[in-house]
Amino acid sequence: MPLTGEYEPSTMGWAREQAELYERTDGAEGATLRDRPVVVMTSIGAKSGKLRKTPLMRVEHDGEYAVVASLGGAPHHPAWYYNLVAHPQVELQDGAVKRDYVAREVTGEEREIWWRRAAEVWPDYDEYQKKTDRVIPVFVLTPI
Ligand SMILES: C[C@H](OP(=O)(O)OC[C@@H](O)[C@@H](O)[C@@H](O)Cn1c2nc(=O)[nH]c(=O)c-2cc2ccc(O)cc21)C(=O)N[C@@H](CCC(=O)N[C@@H](CCC(=O)O)C(=O)O)C(=O)O
Repeated sequence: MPLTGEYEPSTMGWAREQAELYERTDGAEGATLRDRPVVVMTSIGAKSGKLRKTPLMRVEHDGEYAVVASLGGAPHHPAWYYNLVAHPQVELQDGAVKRDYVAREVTGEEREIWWRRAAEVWPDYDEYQKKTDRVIPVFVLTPI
């Protein structure tokens, strides 16, 4: 059941433009970042209750996806982290396919396994983790 609600664009211009281009072209355009694959996640705002759309690196394994709340190694989590904690049901668009998922934050060995998969897609994640004391959260999205 697709998420419903009022879309509130991101305040990060380049990410907003990529999310909107991706969605408008069914993933035919805006589907990469430096030639690496991107997906678009829709979450429900923890405070606003509005729909938020967030381009993220595509980390997929056996039908599940990981999303990494790296924010380039900033000292704080991205806002969408709090959306997933408050409302774990999200939508993920991968190319032209949009499906519903439930997000759960992973830790320990499971986080390690997914972190390695993510760093294979986007090696900069390892650099981001070196830049900050916070443990960069990883969520696994399981189809529902
Ligand atoms: C810019 C900010 O968005 P953010 O949720 O902090 O996310 C920041 C970034 O992570 C986001 O822009 C990502 O898309 C950046 N980004 C990646 N960001 C990542 O963290 N990881 C990635 O792998 C990643 C890949 C990526 C690929 C392409 C691309 O274009 C961007 C990419 C924003 O829009 N803030 C809003 C609020 C957003 C929000 O969700 N608010 C919640 C409240 C949240 C709370 O409780 O604090 C609400 O609506 O209720 C604002 O300032 O008004």
